[in-house]
Amino acid sequence: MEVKIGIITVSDRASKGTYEDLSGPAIIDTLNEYLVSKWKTVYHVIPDEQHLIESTIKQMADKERCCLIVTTGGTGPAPRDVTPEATESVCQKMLPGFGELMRQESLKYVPTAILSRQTAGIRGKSLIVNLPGKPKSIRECLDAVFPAIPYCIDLIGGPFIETKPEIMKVFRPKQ
Ligand SMILES: Nc1ncnc2c1ncn2[C@@H]1O[C@H](COP(=O)(O)OP(=O)(O)OP(=O)(O)O)[C@@H](O)[C@H]1O
Ligand SMILES: Nc1nc2c(c(=O)[nH]1)N[C@H]1C(S)=C(S)[C@@H](COP(=O)(O)O)O[C@H]1N2
Repeated sequence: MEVKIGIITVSDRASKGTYEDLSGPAIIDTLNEYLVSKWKTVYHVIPDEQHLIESTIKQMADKERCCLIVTTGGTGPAPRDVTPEATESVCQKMLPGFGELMRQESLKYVPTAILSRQTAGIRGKSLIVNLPGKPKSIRECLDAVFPAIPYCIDLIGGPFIETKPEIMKVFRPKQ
């Protein structure tokens, strides 16, 4: 089964070209370091508009059949930060442990970690995970939660994802 991963940068300024998106590419680089499995990416940079975040997630899940969709940005308390709301509204099931663990880990780096409302959930056979917008938060957060991601994708009927154990050791309870 093909491994297809969706990456969505949610940023008003990156989508306008005011600054270059560094966080989407940081997700691609991190996954390239972790993964042995061949994978394809679908990548979009969009503004902080809830309907657009929802339609992009839906397209990546339902049409592109991405087993994993990672968003970056729009998780904070500012009025235009609506990525967690968009995620929740398109998911059938939420996985609050992802946000809890990422905030706890991020607190080792920045006291403002608690300002992120980042979460995760399931839509069909896709796992959706929110990351904060800052480029350096990408690795900090993915290192914390990725060990549980391949098994989560097994459980929802997705492809078997393999990683380089010396870089990212994943956990699968004995079958
Ligand atoms: N995708 C990104 N690529 C590069 N830098 C980013 C990205 N997202 C955030 N940053 C950096 O982190 C800072 C704070 O990000 P934050 O998510 O708070 O942006 P923002 O003020 O909400 O605006 P916007 O929605 O336009 O990104 C930005 O000023 C920028 O320097
Ligand atoms: N690991 C990590 N988590 C982090 C940060 C960070 O730099 N590193 N920044 C925090 C800050 S300053 C904010 S405002 C929130 C929300 O960011 P977002 O709105 O860009 O998603 O994420 C927080 N989580």
